[in-house]
Amino acid sequence: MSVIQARQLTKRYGNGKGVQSLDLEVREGEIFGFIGPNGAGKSTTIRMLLQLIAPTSGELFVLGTRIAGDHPKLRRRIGYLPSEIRLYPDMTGKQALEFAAAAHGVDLARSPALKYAERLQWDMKAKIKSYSLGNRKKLGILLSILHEPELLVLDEPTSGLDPLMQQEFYALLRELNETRGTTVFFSTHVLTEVEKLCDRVAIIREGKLVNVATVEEITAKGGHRIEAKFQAEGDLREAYGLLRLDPEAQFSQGHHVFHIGESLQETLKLLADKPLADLNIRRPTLEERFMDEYRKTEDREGGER
Ligand SMILES: Nc1ncnc2c1ncn2[C@@H]1O[C@H](COP(=O)(O)OP(=O)(O)OP(=O)(O)O)[C@@H](O)[C@H]1O
Repeated sequence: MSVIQARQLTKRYGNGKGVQSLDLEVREGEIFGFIGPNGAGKSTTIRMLLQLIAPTSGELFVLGTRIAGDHPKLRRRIGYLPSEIRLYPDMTGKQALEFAAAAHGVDLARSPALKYAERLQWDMKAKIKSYSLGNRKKLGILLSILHEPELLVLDEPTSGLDPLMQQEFYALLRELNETRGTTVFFSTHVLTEVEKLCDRVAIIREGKLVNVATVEEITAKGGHRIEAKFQAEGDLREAYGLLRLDPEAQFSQGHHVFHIGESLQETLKLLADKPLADLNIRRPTLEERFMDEYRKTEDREGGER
């Protein structure tokens, strides 16, 4: 079943910006990453999913309901962590949780929030106005899962969390996903977190989807990245024929770095009789693929202009 389905979804703000003709499907039980640079349209898409803003055109289905107008019952089935949370400054963290639990009609003691509060080492007795950014974020995470939603929508969830807490948060998401089947849709700039967590990922840029694929597809499609250091010194790209394999091969600090598509065999043959000092062959990371994808669309669009 599709938990989110967008067809030609468009939001145009007065300045002409927003998102344009998004076709997107998130399936039940997926952890789905939504990545793109600043201003790409991630928050705009998320706000439409949450019925906070209305699309200009196109269709959007969330948990089987076609979004048109207000759907309060549907909201209860969704957990949302906005990129910036606004909270009553004079409440303690615990009071904020109790308040939200009452609004959702759930018993806080039975909800998963208190257990996770402990794991996130979150101080629930302090007043919200005294909270650090990390503590505010933790409260936001707890508020989003308190009512055990079927769909969790997170807008840049880990910004402000230190690396240890980020790991704890990833574990928490995986657990919710595995034990309760929670579908997770989250936006981020942090590509390593997408690599670690996601089944599939959509890349958005300037309001348009650039790519939707599994993390494996994105990294595998990139062929191989090769770093070679030869015994002879200096730039040997031309002399050793590396530019024939990759016209954009780079030479920096004694290392030759190039990318190949399907020609691994040919590359190994070419390197076999070159005196090597070091060789590293690996799949590109999502980050490297992501940058390639961007460059390609930029080049294409540059060419069209
Ligand atoms: N309320 C608004 N009025 C006018 N333009 C807006 C509004 N909100 C967003 N935009 C514009 O729409 C585009 C998409 O913005 P959006 O906030 O969705 O991007 P984002 O991918 O979430 O960026 P970031 O990573 O910086 O949060 C941007 O060009 C932004 O300036």
